[in-house]
Amino acid sequence: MELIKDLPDRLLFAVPKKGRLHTSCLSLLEGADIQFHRKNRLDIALVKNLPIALVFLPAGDIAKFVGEGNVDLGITGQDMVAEAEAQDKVSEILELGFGKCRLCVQVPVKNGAAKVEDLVGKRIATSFEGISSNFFKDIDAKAGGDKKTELVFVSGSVEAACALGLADGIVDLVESGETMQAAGLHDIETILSSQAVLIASRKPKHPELVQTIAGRIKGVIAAQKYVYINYNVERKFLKEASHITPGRQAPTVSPLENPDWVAVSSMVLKNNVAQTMDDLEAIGARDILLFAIQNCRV
Ligand SMILES: Nc1ncnc2c1ncn2[C@@H]1O[C@H](COP(=O)(O)OP(=O)(O)OP(=O)(O)O)[C@@H](O)[C@H]1O
Ligand SMILES: O=P(O)(O)OC[C@H]1O[C@H](OP(=O)(O)OP(=O)(O)O)[C@H](O)[C@@H]1O
Repeated sequence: MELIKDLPDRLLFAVPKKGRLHTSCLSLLEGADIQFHRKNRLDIALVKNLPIALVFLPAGDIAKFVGEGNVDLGITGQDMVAEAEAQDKVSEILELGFGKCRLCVQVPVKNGAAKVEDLVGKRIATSFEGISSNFFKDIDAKAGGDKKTELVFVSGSVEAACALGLADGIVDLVESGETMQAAGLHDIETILSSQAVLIASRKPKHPELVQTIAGRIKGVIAAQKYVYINYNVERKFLKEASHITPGRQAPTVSPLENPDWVAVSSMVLKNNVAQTMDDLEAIGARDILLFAIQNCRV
């Protein structure tokens, strides 16, 4: 980290050095045209085309570095921001749409607790010590007695804890549920839902550059979320068509040689596009064309 002291003119941007968020972060950087070359095993990479240095850190440490103002920008999970108790110290600029998961209380399917209240006074294994401790403090207090739920810290493979006799339940992340099911567990409560986020320091050293990077990343995310649709429709159905494809501001309507018809183009949400095309066909729209958006600013 000596190198950081030699980089006062560059904005520092922390990205997960490995794990679940790493690859998606690299695609996002590529989409935002942040060009860098990372030397083997070096955790700092200078960006060639912007005054930025990327710092590759464990996802779990990024919220702390951004919150303390050591780096201006970072990408990590909302779960990690909560675990670092950094919600008030960082600005969440943008949800990135990947790394979606839930932090859940899980117990053995066979003879496990039916609800979280039944875990009061028992042992819970987790790597989310802060969040779990706050959660079970509340549950213990509501139970009213003097029994305290015991937290056992484990750094990984948390799902093995119950089978190994270390704990009666666990708190860990669930996405597809495969890991949980394979370990003979099921979830009885969701503590929080999470996804990857772009976060910024509350007092960035390079505020203008923070805006530039945030704008670029917003563009990449919007481009992934939307597609561009173009179609012809009878002018008398323009109101219905505008209702189906309202666009972000309004649809673009262009005249055609045939005065009874217009051409319409608009950005539409990708995840609903088949329904949108069905609805357009139903009002007689023709020549419906769909285009991928490579990048955009919205
Ligand atoms: N199964 C999953 N599906 C989606 N997102 C996940 C999943 N597991 C973790 N994440 C997200 O990715 C973040 C980093 O998780 P990961 O397990 O990669 O962390 P890590 O402990 O730093 O990496 P490693 O396990 O390689 O040491 C989590 O905080 C969470 O936001
Ligand atoms: O519901 P699923 O889709 O099965 O995902 C959940 C698993 O993913 C994460 O671990 P990861 O695989 O990243 O490994 P780790 O235990 O080393 O963190 C998490 O800790 C769970 O174990």
